[in-house]
Amino acid sequence: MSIKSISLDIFFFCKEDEKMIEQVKNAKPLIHCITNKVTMNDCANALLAIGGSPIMADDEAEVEDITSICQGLLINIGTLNQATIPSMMKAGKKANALQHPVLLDPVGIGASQLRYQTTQQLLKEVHFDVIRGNISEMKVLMNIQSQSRGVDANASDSITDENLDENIIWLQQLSSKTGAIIAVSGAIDVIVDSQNAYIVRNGCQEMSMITGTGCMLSAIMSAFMVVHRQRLLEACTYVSALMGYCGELAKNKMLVEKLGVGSLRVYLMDYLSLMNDGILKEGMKIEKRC
Ligand SMILES: Nc1ncnc2c1ncn2[C@@H]1O[C@H](COP(=O)(O)OP(=O)(O)OP(=O)(O)O)[C@@H](O)[C@H]1O
Ligand SMILES: Cc1ncsc1CCO
Ligand SMILES: [Mg+2]
Repeated sequence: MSIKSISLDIFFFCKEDEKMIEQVKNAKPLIHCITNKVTMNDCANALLAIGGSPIMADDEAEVEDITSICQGLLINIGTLNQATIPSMMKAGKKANALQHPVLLDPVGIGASQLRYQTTQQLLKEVHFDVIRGNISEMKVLMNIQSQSRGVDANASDSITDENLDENIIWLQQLSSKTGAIIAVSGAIDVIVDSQNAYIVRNGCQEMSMITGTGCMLSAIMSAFMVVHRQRLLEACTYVSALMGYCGELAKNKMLVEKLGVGSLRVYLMDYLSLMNDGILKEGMKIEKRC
């Protein structure tokens, strides 16, 4: 089968999609985050920077209440433990019952049996609207051999222009199997449902030199998932471009100032808060696969 790519600018999306960021800022969705201890603060700040509203809560005794007052749920398994696993199950089921959208970030799913089994259980008991992770995590989800390196993707798994078509095929199968949109991050981001595929070429390698850029991407995607539920695939694609473009701008500023990755982290947050639909339109590199 031959797959062609068309470069897109925002006008190929429907008119509504031109204001995706503005609409999130107007709606200010409250997101219940059950997330890891490493990047929890970055996720809260990234959500605020883009116009969402975070609440971090993972005690089993309160997660149903918290999910009930929120509009969306993020489950990130980065530092899952015996206390938070039941919280994830409860919150996920509650969100499903309330018809709130739910996003799963299967951080390091290949690193331990606990992560793998918990994710399988979550997928059985909870419907996820979006699954966002790196390519090695997606391979483990699909039971494809992967040498994942803890929470980071393994370079040998990377999506390249040469293997893009074959990767899209199984990622779409994963989407069919789970009923979720699959958003894979890396040098090339790929966002698919069972029928369609988008590619995003924004971002820079330096983004993987600070922890949590993927976690922040998932957190921001959760806010867009709430506001743009009818255009979920496009919204996830747009967020991938948004995050990547902010990374590029942050890298440029870091280089101009001859500084290092500590500044990259700060500038990334700056650009997230300064980003709007007009600026993103100029910098996004989105292609539709057809
Ligand atoms: N080599 C690269 N070139 C361009 N962009 C990249 C590259 N590596 C990562 N990115 C970007 O960095 C962000 C995070 O992606 P990554 O795949 O590193 O997530 P992750 O492994 O889940 O991160 P973490 O778990 O540390 O939060 C995405 O926006 C992605 O596009
Ligand atoms: C480094 C790390 N370890 C568990 S979660 C996390 C954050 C990046 O996913
Ligand atoms: Mg990750």
